Amino acid sequence: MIHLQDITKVYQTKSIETTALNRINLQVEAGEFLSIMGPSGCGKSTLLNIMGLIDEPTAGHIALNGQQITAYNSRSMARFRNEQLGFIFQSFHLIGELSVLDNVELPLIYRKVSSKDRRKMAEAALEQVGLKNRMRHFPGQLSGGQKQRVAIARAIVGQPKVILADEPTGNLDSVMGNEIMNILLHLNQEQKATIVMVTHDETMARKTHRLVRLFDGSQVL
Ligand SMILES: Nc1ncnc2c1ncn2[C@@H]1O[C@H](COP(=O)(O)OP(=O)(O)OP(=O)(O)O)[C@@H](O)[C@H]1O
Repeated sequence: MIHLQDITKVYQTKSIETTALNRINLQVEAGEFLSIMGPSGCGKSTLLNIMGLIDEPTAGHIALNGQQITAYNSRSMARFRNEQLGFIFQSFHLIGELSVLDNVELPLIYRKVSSKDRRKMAEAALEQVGLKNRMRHFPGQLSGGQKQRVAIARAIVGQPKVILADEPTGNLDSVMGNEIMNILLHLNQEQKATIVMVTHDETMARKTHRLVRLFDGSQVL
């Protein structure tokens, strides 16, 4: 499903060069729930962003779903990202000026889905995370856990093959964190979503199929 081969990422600023990732080889199978752990600055977010085609590697190859992505131009990459990947971030990244329903519909607008279908799909996604009754609310009127559930609805509304989650429970207390984790486990078990999650929480990581540890940009074997 996701095949990373010799992925290296070097950030070059005026004064220093940082090797954020050093020849990472990683394969994520379809239907797998993988977690990535490691100390601050070890390259977790960089790795997730490269998998999500948000960031480009300095060297190496990425294949998603059997397609070599590294050869894509930026337009094809954006399209692939929109159709095949769903993102969840620690700080939710919802748009405060839009209602819950409009936030969830957003990825479908880029995909040119009709407004009637958008509405139907967004309501179904919100139903799945137990928030259909809040669809007219605005993000500012929701708790942290509810905001993250909206973000999950937005990530799954287009039925992506892969969900990439960067510390999805990082800003939540343990009760809300568990709630979010249960939704992710359900998506993986019942809907066969492939999930890659960055986390600092060992308890959450232990609930997933496999744990990959990074240290200083390299995979700990
Ligand atoms: N845009 C950038 N420019 C320069 N260096 C960067 C940039 N983004 C990340 N880095 C560096 O790359 C390394 C890896 O960063 P990354 O954000 O992937 O770590 P992380 O493991 O996700 O950390 P955290 O757990 O603190 O979020 C760090 O040393 C960081 O300073």
